[in-house]
Amino acid sequence: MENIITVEHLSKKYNQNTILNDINLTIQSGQIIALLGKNGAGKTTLINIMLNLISHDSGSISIFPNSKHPKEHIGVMMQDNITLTRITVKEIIELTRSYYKTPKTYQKLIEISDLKQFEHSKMSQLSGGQKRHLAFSLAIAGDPELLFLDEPTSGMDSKSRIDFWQEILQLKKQGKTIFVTSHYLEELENVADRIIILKDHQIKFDDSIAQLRLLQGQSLIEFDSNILDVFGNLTNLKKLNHFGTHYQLITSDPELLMQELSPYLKGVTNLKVHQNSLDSLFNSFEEGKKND
Ligand SMILES: Nc1ncnc2c1ncn2[C@@H]1O[C@H](COP(=O)(O)OP(=O)(O)OP(=O)(O)O)[C@@H](O)[C@H]1O
Repeated sequence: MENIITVEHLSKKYNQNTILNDINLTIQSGQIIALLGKNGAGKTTLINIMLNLISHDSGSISIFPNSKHPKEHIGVMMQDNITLTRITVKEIIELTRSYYKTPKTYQKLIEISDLKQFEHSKMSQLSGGQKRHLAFSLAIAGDPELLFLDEPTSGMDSKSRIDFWQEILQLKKQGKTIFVTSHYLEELENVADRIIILKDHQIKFDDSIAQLRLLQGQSLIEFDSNILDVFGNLTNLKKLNHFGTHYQLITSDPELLMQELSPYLKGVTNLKVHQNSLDSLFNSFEEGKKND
């Protein structure tokens, strides 16, 4: 599959402070990629460099290498809301549409922004959450192949967030690529195909949540049963707690352990599998802890 983004040996300093040091990254189409990192880790800086909005000190970035006009394939929703105040919602959507050869229709964009009743309102009259909705519809106005979303749901209420991620999953189904940063890790947990963690100026993890769980996590499988003496044969079991007929099995790979347990599950009741959340995996990764 073609790489739509290739970043090689990218480094960036502000004054004498290293922000990014030897970043290497390739991105193929059709995935949702979540870029994680603590406040100030360099996520926005990396996105801004990829978008050619700020300079870098060394290394190279290539985006849509086979296209003469790579910018036409990119939509962007940055962290800061749009600052225009006097222009109306309708005007800014129409203005943004006019930049593209084959934009989405006005009707579609106003529907996605959920601002039909505010279409003649000035930007200054919108709430923070409404501005985020509008920023999203402007980002997809040109029907881009690649979307950069920096903290897209900050300021959105919970219903809006759910609708927003549904829309993102629809875009992924259409083969679009989404590169997103967010501190709401519970939102990313069910949608991200790939997690990239920026830490100490470098990419310290780049793989799926399942792999992060294997590396970092532990999951708990618990049930009630009268089965005895099968646990010594389970290769994916890290630890066993046993209270009467109640069993707690700790594992880094719950799927494999469930497969191993499957011959014995007939005699089992109250089976529950608890997986570590992305939030706790990320926090323990940041702290350099492994849950062995
Ligand atoms: N124009 C600038 N001049 C000097 N330092 C800057 C500038 N822009 C960003 N920085 C610094 O670069 C570092 C990375 O900032 P960046 O905004 O990329 O982090 P981030 O990971 O996006 O953070 P957050 O999660 O808080 O949005 C921070 O320490 C920030 O203070």
